[in-house]
Amino acid sequence: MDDSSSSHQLPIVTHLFEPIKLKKLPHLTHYISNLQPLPNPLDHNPYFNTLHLQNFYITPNDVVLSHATRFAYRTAGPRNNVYFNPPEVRVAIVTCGGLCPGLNTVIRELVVGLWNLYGNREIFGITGGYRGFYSTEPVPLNPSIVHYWHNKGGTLLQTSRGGFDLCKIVDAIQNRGFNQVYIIGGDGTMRGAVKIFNEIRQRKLNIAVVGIPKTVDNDIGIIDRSFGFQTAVEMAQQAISAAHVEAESAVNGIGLVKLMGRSTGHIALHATLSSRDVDCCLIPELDFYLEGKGGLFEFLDQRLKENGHAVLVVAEGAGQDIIPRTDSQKEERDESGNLVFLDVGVWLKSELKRWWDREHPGELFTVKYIDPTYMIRAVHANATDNLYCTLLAHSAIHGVMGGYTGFVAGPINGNYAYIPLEDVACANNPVNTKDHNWSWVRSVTNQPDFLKS
Ligand SMILES: Nc1ncnc2c1ncn2[C@@H]1O[C@H](COP(=O)(O)OP(=O)(O)O)[C@@H](O)[C@H]1O
Ligand SMILES: O=P(O)(O)OC[C@H]1O[C@](O)(COP(=O)(O)O)[C@@H](O)[C@@H]1O
Ligand SMILES: [Mg+2]
Repeated sequence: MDDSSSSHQLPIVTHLFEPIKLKKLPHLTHYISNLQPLPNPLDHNPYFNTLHLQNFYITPNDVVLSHATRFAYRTAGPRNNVYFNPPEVRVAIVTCGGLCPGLNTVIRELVVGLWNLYGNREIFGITGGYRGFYSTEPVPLNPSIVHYWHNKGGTLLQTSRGGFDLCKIVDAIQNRGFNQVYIIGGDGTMRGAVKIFNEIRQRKLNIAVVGIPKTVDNDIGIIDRSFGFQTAVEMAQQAISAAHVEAESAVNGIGLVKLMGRSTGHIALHATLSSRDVDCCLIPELDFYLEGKGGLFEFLDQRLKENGHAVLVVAEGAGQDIIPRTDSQKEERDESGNLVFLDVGVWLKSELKRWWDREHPGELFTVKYIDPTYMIRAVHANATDNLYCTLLAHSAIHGVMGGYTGFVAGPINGNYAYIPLEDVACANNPVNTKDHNWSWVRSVTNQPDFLKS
């Protein structure tokens, strides 16, 4: 072995043996001194805790390792002791932000799990997102009310953007006597949940706060993926397939599909890989250009010559830097403070037509633009996502009953774990366009790398 190769290998070996630290998880006993552990009611639950099951309870030694963060996280699941007495438990459940397949399943499983596993009876839904804490009356929930909810898209508790008023929210939680708060939402919601948790801790209240990450865009980091994402990818197939049929049936036909994905292109990417009909996938993480050598037009010109048609998938957040916009459009934000995007699909369609008329005047050319928008997320979860939602909800309940707070339940390498809310709130999950996965995309589409030489 020569010197250069050994110097290459050394850092990798060192990396493998780096010590992995356990992530500290906030617990109610950290700031409430007189809290006493109680025996877990699951000791007497013949349906869940089958007595012959060994190692039923998760111990402090059970951890899940994350390759990405190089931390160990506490394994999710029931604990030997609980820190809530079920007759004294009062639960609030809220959904915030955009829709995502599976929201109703999570709510249903929270209600059913809290009721059946631990015998909690005071369970309430907060309606219309964060603002619902201080502006509407909580709705009582029980298993018979929610029994069919997993078959419905959207959220039967309703949701909204904006309306985050920290003081009013925590006052309402305190005044209404809630001591377990389950917050289901995306990156914005999780940032709000951190603030609620910190305020509750500051006031030294015996109230546990847990986040259940929801995002159809899959833009939350640390966890493997967010619920509803797979359902959305599946729904996107119909749009791609229609675009393919339209493109194939036209002379010089282009099928253009815009898919959701505000800052990440996971839906577009996964839909592209699973469809195999896509010639080019444009995502927010990838800068692209239209004209000149190595540009989109040159590539499409070639594809049309070779194939007679092409399919283009674009994530809604792609190309936002190169779409011309007015000063006021640059500032436009939704109620939650998210930047409002211009329609990249409409812009691309008109740019494509302009290019073709200039380069191939008089020749037939068709662009069929399909924007399925809400159709990919306003559906109920598929079987895989429904199962995932159930495990998430139950993991959250076990953690809260065990006294943990300020955490998120989610899968890491397929194992359910508890992650500090704060870490999840600031971990985004961009598509890495410098890894093998992206090479795979390029090998499926043969699209350009858009690196100007
Ligand atoms: N930085 C933040 N601090 C507090 N609340 C926030 C923050 N960002 C967003 N929120 C609130 O979280 C809720 C959902 O946020 P939004 O960005 O619309 O959706 P999502 O949670 O799906 O990303 C809204 O009520 C919004 O006001
Ligand atoms: O029209 P709305 O409700 O603001 O939703 C549009 C946005 O919601 C999303 O589907 C999901 O975003 P969030 O999960 O952050 O709410 C984005 O892809 C999209 O930009
Ligand atoms: Mg968001």
